[in-house]
Formats: sequence, C-alpha cells, structure tokens
Amino acid sequence: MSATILDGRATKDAIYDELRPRVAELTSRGRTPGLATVLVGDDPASHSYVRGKHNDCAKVGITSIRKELPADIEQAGLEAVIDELNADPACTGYIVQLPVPEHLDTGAVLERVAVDKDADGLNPISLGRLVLGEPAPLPCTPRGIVELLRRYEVPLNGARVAVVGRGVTVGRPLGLLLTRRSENATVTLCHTGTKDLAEEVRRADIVVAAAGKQHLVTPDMVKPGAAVLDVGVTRSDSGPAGDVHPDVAEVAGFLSPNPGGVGPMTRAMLLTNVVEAAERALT
Ligand SMILES: Nc1nc2c(c(=O)[nH]1)N[C@@H](CN(C=O)c1ccc(C(=O)N[C@@H](CCC(=O)O)C(=O)O)cc1)CN2
Repeated sequence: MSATILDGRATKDAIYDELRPRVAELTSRGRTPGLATVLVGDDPASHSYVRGKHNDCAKVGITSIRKELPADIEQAGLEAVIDELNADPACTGYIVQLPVPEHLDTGAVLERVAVDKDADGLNPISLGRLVLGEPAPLPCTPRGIVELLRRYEVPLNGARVAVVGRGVTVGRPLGLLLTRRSENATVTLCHTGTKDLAEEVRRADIVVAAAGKQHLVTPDMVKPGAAVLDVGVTRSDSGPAGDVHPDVAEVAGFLSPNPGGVGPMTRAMLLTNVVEAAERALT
C-alpha cells in the first residue's frame, strides 16, 4: 500500500483561485488587503518563510509590507514598529514571524498586536475567543491542517487524533480546533512527558507530528490506513528533515509530506485570514 498524498501546494493554489476574486472585489471597493510581516534577525528559515508569504501576496493581489529588524533590536524598538502597523491603514493584517530572538518577550509582542489586525490568531484575545468558541482569526498552521483534511475528505467526526507537540503555534490550538463540535474529533495531545508515545500514536486514525524531532514517527507506530501529517522540521548539515520517517508512506492511508504539505497550507490560511479581516472591516 502507498499513501494518498495530501498535497499542500496544489491545495494552496486552489485556495488562491478562490481568494483572487474576493481580493479584486475588496480592491474595487477601495479596501485592498495589506499583509505586513515583522521579521527580527537573520534566521535563514524565517527569511525563506516570509519571502514565500510575500510571493503569495503578489499572486492574489494583496499588498505587501515588510519590516526587517536587526537581531539586537530592543523590546521598545520592536513595540514601536508594532504600534506603527496598528495605526497604518494600508496594513489590514500582520504577523510577527516567530521565533523572535531570546532577549525579546514573545508574549508581550503578541499581546500588542491589535486584535482586528491579528492575521496569525496568536494574540491572547484571539486565542481566548477560540477557547470560548467565539469568532476569531484562527492560527494558520492548525487551520491549514483542518482545511487540508477536509479537502481530501479525511473523516474527522469521531476520529481519534494524536497530536505530537504542545507548542502554541500548532499543537495546543490544533487540539482546540479539532474538538469543536464542527470537527468532533477526540484529541490526545502528546508531548515529551507522554509515557508511551508509540502506543498513543498507534491508536490514532489521524497523526499530526509537530515535535521538531527528526523521524520521530516510524512505520511500526502507525495504524494501517491512518492519515499522517508531517509538520515538524529539523535542520542539519544533511538538510531539512521532517518528524515522520519516509517509510510511513507504506503504512499510512494519507500522508501530508514535509515539504509540500502543511507548510504551503500555513501560508494559504494566513492570506485567508487577511482577506477575511478586510471583508469584516467593510461590513
Ligand atoms: N508568526 C508565525 N511564526 C511562525 C509560524 C506561524 O504560523 N506564525 N509558523 C512557523 C513557520 N511558518 C510560518 O511562518 C511556515 C513554515 C513553513 C512554510 C512553508 O511554506 N514551507 C514549505 C517549505 C519552504 C521552505 O523550506 O522555505 C513546505 O513545507 O513545503 C511556511 C510558513 C514558525 N513561525
């Protein structure tokens, strides 16, 4: 058996075909959406992700605003840039690319992003609304995972899902999304303290590996026919590697590869959040 590939690149392109006329409509009404990114430091992977986001903006007609700041910027300097974007009418949504250098206070930064411009859904008020089941921009990677599963008709209702990794951009919000009544899945959030990870994964109909540990999920851990989504990435001299061992493709029913799976979906959901915020502002 070889898994059906959950193709994030093709799905992203289909989503952009849907976004383009919505952006054109906003533009015709004098409200072109504008995405800003704030990138602190020189991390090559972060630069590559941000470049991808702006390339995508050009494809759908969203205006791009780029703020690139030195790695040694003080908290006050970064907050001044955030205040500037909060006040800029051309910026209808923005993100601070994570991680920021360690001397900066990530929580304070995310809290300062104006809620109505929070394109990442990572402001504590947006996350609180998600917990309460109120409308909010959804964090891009978890939203992308759910969208990818839906478009490939992977059943979610009643599914057992093992999410490996409890980070704030993926694992924790994904647990919240998948346990909404609309998704109705049962989620086990696994982490470094999980006693028997292999057993938890083996029980799952859907496995989301977002731990950032190379080839953590091996074929013997996967229930035959399960959907496996590889989200984590580890970079070494031999190049980037995902959290899922390549041989899992022989056991899984569906596989979201890395690269080419959830990464492009993260970008597609970011642009979707920006368009939705601009549409909300018009109504
Ligand atoms: N503010 C945020 N920071 C980060 C987030 C986030 O959602 N918001 N998530 C990750 C990184 N990320 C988004 O910024 C991201 C990761 C991967 C990709 C992507 O398109 N990957 C491609 C490969 C591209 C490449 O290697 O250059 C793929 O998987 O095919 C986009 C965005 C951490 N930071």
